Amino acid sequence: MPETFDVGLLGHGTVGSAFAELLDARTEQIETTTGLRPRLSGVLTRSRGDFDEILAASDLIVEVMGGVDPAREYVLRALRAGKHVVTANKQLLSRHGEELWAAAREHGVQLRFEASVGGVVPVIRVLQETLAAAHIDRVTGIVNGTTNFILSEMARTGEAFSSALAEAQRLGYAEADPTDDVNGADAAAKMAILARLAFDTPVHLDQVSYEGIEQITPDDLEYAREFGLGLKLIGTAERIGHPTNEGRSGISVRVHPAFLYPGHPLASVAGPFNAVTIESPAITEITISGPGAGGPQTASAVLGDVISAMIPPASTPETSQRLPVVTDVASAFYLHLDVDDEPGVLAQVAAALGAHGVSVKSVVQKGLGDQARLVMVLHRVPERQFMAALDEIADLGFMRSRPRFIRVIEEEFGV
Ligand SMILES: NC(=O)C1=CN([C@@H]2O[C@H](COP(=O)(O)OP(=O)(O)OC[C@H]3O[C@@H](n4cnc5c(N)ncnc54)[C@H](OP(=O)(O)O)[C@@H]3O)[C@@H](O)[C@H]2O)C=CC1
Ligand SMILES: N[C@@H](CC=O)C(=O)O
Repeated sequence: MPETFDVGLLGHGTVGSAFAELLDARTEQIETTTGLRPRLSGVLTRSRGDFDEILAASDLIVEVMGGVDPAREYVLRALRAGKHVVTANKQLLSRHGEELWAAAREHGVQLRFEASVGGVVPVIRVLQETLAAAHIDRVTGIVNGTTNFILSEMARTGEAFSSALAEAQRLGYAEADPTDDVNGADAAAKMAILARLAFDTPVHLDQVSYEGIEQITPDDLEYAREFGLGLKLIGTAERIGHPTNEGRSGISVRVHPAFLYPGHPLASVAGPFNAVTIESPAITEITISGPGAGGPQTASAVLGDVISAMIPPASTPETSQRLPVVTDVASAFYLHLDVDDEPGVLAQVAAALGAHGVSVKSVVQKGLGDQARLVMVLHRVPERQFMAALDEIADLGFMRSRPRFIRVIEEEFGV
């Protein structure tokens, strides 16, 4: 009889149930590859299973429950008991990753987390192994499948936000509570994990600024088409040099909706797909993409980690850097203003922008009865200067509503 390798499964929802099916379907193949026969030793949900019994019966724990509590306690207890852990839980890692990785190192076991970012896109392996020797300058990603699916559907069909979200939930892309998907928190957690690996410095979710897509209207997508732009929820983690950081170098990690020109490597990523672009002088730039959400897709990444843990040891080393995380970065902007249709409006808007050093790249103006809509694309400028101009514009007497803005990613790719 071959030796068995016992896997305890915490969570049996979208990912957990797909994982159990896949493990069953791949048992023979895994046994041939590893010499060990994988076996499910127990399943924990809210209504079935006992954690202590599952832990005692397992060589490895798969955590696909989600949330921070009790996932953190279960993962820590498993590591301290000398069991490998595979998790897809980005909220947990972006808050308590350092504690968990330290526990894994201390107890000589593996904590693997490929499925926590990008679904089945192997970005964790690429950062930890393939690019371990590269000095990475920037990581840019579409790392939330739900929001990419919603924006793609809104652009493709003109569908409203709420019906696209309902479809994403039905297809198993969204979190149990989709708030974190649409408000950017899920993508922020993933970017914190990528930044930690790319820059070898601890990054906590609290240090990531994020905005979601709740404010995006079908209108924005229509104007985007006129400017030849595509709209995505973009995560950026980059090194920030001296000019914007009072002489110190640091990193910036952020998530927000952004317009992309068609030549951008992420511009064509549609539906629930994710993609991550990594820039480094040694490699110039690579982009990897694939399904970023969904039960079978994520389960495949989880099982890949389980198989890796069955073969040679690997651990996430302690960070060697302590880089400051900075927040004042430069961006180009799309600005959307509903104004009274009267002489001098455009001149006053331009004057307010000019007073803060913000220059206009292109403008579209539409008359709507006694009101007009001004939509502009602005050149790249430090964000605090743009915000100051925005406050001034918001106070102008002819404004019909709060100005709205979305960032535009316009720089050339390649370092
Ligand atoms: N869905 C996706 O496409 C992806 C998900 N992930 C991550 O994978 C993880 C799981 O996601 P998903 O499968 O979608 O989530 P689901 O909500 O579909 O499933 C969660 C499972 O965990 C169980 N569970 C939750 N809380 C507890 C608890 N306190 N005690 C015991 N069991 C509990 C639930 O039990 P019960 O059935 O009793 O409610 C359920 O079986 C999350 O961390 C998510 O972020 C990562 C990548 C993609
Ligand atoms: N809800 C997440 C699932 C994967 O992490 C997403 O939509 O990307």
